[in-house]
Amino acid sequence: MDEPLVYAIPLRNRFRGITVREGVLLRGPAGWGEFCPFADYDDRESAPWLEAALEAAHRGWPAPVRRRVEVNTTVPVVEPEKAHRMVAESGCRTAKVKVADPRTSIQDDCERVAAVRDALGPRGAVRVDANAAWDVDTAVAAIRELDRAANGLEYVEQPCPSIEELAAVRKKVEVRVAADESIRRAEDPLKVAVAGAADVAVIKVAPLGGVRRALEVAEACGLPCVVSSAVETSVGLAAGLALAGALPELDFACGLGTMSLLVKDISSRTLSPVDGYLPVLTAAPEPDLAHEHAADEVTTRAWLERLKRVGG
Ligand SMILES: O=C(O)CCC(=O)c1ccccc1C(=O)O
Ligand SMILES: [Mg+2]
Repeated sequence: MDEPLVYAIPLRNRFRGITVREGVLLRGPAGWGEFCPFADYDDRESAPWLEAALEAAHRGWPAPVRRRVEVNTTVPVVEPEKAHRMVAESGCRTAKVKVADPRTSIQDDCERVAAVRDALGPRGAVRVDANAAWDVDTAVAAIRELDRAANGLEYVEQPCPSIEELAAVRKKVEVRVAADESIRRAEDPLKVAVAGAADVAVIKVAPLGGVRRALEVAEACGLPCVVSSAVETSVGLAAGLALAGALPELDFACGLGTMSLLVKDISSRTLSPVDGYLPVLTAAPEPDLAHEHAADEVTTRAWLERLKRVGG
């Protein structure tokens, strides 16, 4: 299996506007890497995703300082009953709820968040992710409502698009603010002045160009970090776990509990959380599962061309 493997795996629920996750698994002397930029990323923005995959395949990662990582379960935009069931089945003590989807209302979000709180109990933590959907005033009003519905939010992730707006929201609400897109889609993630605008930094391996580069960004931003996935197979999740395992401090549950969003994995030793934790381990595709999830010919050709363009 030394050829790149192009996979296409359906999602259990629509997430970030997509219903099938696609990407390429690459093998090198150090192990397997995953290249899976979303379709809306152009070649330039996809370059760090390739660097991250090549780091995994050719270099491996710095040694971890912990062997397991607490994770949140991720709740897509689904009905409250389903959200309740997903959280209860996850075994996680922290849940991240997607909110502010254009097809739904703040009332829907509040009902989903309340159902998640009910499933977690009073000692669990509920966080929400608005993916930059709100302006400052809408954010302030929505966060107050969601905080009430959740009986306390741990943080709100990327309520607005810009750093300035995050800072303005942060001044007006009690709930912590986390920065995600502000870091991963920044022109220079090492230079984003996120301290002052946020309380928490969401750090992702692939858009930042690898575990080493993400460690530099984590240090430069000077905030507590949450390592999050891009909804990858276990190969990509392992890179996130390597980062979470190597961070000097880790105070919040990480967003690496995303395997349950996919219908299936490429390894039978799948990185699904047990009792809310994931082990810091590597992963490799298994031939029969890789075969089962192989993309069709047209998709495969498109990904191999994208890989060549981005690498060129
Ligand atoms: O953080 C998590 O719980 C899961 C990862 C996640 O939400 C995500 C996954 C793919 C693309 C964007 C995002 C995001 O955090 O906005
Ligand atoms: Mg986010």
